[in-house]
Amino acid sequence: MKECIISFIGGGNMARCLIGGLIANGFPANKIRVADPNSETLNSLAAGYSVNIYQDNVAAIKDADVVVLAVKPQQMQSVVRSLGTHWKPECLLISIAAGIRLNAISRWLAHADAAIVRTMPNTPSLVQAGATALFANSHTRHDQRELAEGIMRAVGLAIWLDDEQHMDAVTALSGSGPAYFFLVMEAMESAAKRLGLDENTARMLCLETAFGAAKMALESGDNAATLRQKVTSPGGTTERAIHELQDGGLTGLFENAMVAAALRSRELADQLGQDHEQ
Ligand SMILES: NC(=O)C1=CN([C@@H]2O[C@H](COP(=O)(O)OP(=O)(O)OC[C@H]3O[C@@H](n4cnc5c(N)ncnc54)[C@H](O)[C@@H]3O)[C@@H](O)[C@H]2O)C=CC1
Ligand SMILES: O=C(O)[C@@H]1CCC=N1
Repeated sequence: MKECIISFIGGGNMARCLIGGLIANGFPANKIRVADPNSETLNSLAAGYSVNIYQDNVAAIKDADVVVLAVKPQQMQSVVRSLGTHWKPECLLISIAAGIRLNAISRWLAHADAAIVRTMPNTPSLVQAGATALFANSHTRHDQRELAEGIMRAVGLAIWLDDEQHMDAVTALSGSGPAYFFLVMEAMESAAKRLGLDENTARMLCLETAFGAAKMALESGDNAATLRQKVTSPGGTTERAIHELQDGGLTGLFENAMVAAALRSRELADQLGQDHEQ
């Protein structure tokens, strides 16, 4: 991807995953800046990745080509407003915040023509296996779209959405999704231990199985249902287990969980998209 100065505003979990993924992909650490009020967070990022650290957001965005907003949705309004008077029209703004809509960001920045790309990445970006959806406002030029895509593609899959409203569903699927798989891993490991396996054996077999299943689903050309059927011998062990999961309502549970996540994304947008005086 094109070399440029990227300033992260907020250096928490998700920023760390993007920074780690970018550097592992060969992006120069000296072109990455991170601003965060927490000095422990900053020192840990400087020690781990040799990035440039700032306690002042405005200082961090000076001459930056790209600014990535990586603060909590609840902090977005005050952070974006405070950047507005220092904003350079040629800079690309990328938001990774759940829920917060492009029109709210643009209003808070008070630069009606600012190029802003709303994204929803996920934590596996750290190991360059991320999945990010992007949606750009109408002021984003083609080269700026390419720049945003290049940053996200450096850490995994990058997919453009044709409707910003789909961000709520994406957040429920791939944004939050790693947590669902981690929860399943926790549950499987714990059950394996109850069946008598030691912790290390349970963990290694569980993780390789999760990795193998995902790799096979990506590479085999078969859909998930076909792959599942190929494991499930009639009258065998898998069939018994799948019956238990389906009787327990697994499919409906996932639907409820993802609808709840998508609704929360929309609720955050409605609650936090309102203007309040700073
Ligand atoms: N954690 C995840 O898996 C994902 C998170 N996101 C989004 O990423 C954003 C950040 O989430 P996390 O990294 O999980 O949260 P986090 O709490 O780990 O990081 C937020 C960081 O912002 C810093 N901060 C607070 N006030 C600030 C200010 N005024 N200026 C600069 N920095 C400030 C905090 O010190 C903290 O280090 C959120 O908007 C979230 O919706 C998006 C996709 C996935
Ligand atoms: O839980 C959250 O709100 C954020 C957004 C997607 C993943 N983590």
